[in-house]
Amino acid sequence: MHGIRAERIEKRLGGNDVLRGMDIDVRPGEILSILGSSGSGKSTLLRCLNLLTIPDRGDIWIHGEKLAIRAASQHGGPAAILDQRQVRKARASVGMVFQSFNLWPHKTALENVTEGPVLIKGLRRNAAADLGHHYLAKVGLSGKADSYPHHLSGGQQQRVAIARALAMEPRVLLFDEPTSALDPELVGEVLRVMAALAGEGRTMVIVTHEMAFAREVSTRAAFMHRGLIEEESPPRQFFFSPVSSRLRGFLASHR
Ligand SMILES: Nc1ncnc2c1ncn2[C@@H]1O[C@H](COP(=O)(O)OP(=O)(O)OP(=O)(O)O)[C@@H](O)[C@H]1O
Repeated sequence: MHGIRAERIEKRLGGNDVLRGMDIDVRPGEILSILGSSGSGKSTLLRCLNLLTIPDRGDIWIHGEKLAIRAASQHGGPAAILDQRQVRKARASVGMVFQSFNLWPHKTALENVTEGPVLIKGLRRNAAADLGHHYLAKVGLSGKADSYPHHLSGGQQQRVAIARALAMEPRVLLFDEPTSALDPELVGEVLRVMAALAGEGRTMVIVTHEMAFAREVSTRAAFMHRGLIEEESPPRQFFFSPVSSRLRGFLASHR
């Protein structure tokens, strides 16, 4: 079991301090839901956790192993001199599922899932295909291995994207509003897959506006405001006895 921890993460984008010294500690097997208004920095935080975006400052540990961000950023342009092995390692060990699926349109579901294991992990095609079939079955898509994305519903495409993340056998899974782009009737099938993964004791960080899901599935919920976590607690306390008036207002407006 693996966790992820970040300390004092700062990120400035387009002249805005988007993350202002964020701390986050997701212990092995925890399901952390992150809620917050649009623009509070939720996506940027997730992207920093797997180095899709390089933080300006701060430290990140994946399963206890520290990524060398601070050392790099002290010597000038952080992105320019960051150790590329660290970046590859972070991306391989922290899987990410995006709002917009991001599947390759000209590859089948199976090819979408096996591409990472083949190209990044060097798996042979046959072994990768076995792995791909395994994870497609896990997300309920055994019969869709040869389908192209445009023949799949949004919910099915998102489940392929989840299988693709799982096939890299990551230590931590990040979800960035995974159901926001879906028609309402397709949301449930994706949430059910995510709930099943949560039940397996995986470590997951989920940015979501699905209040009922966050309340029922997370082990902890966090409320972000202007680049910081303003309140964080187990779901029962978070949703039923929020402390800050801002979180109370947010929850009232998202009922
Ligand atoms: N590449 C960028 N360049 C400039 N500004 C950016 C960039 N990416 C994000 N921002 C700004 O940073 C702020 C936080 O963005 P972010 O996407 O992290 O917020 P969010 O909480 O995920 O919002 P949402 O719920 O709308 O997705 C926003 O004001 C956004 O406009």
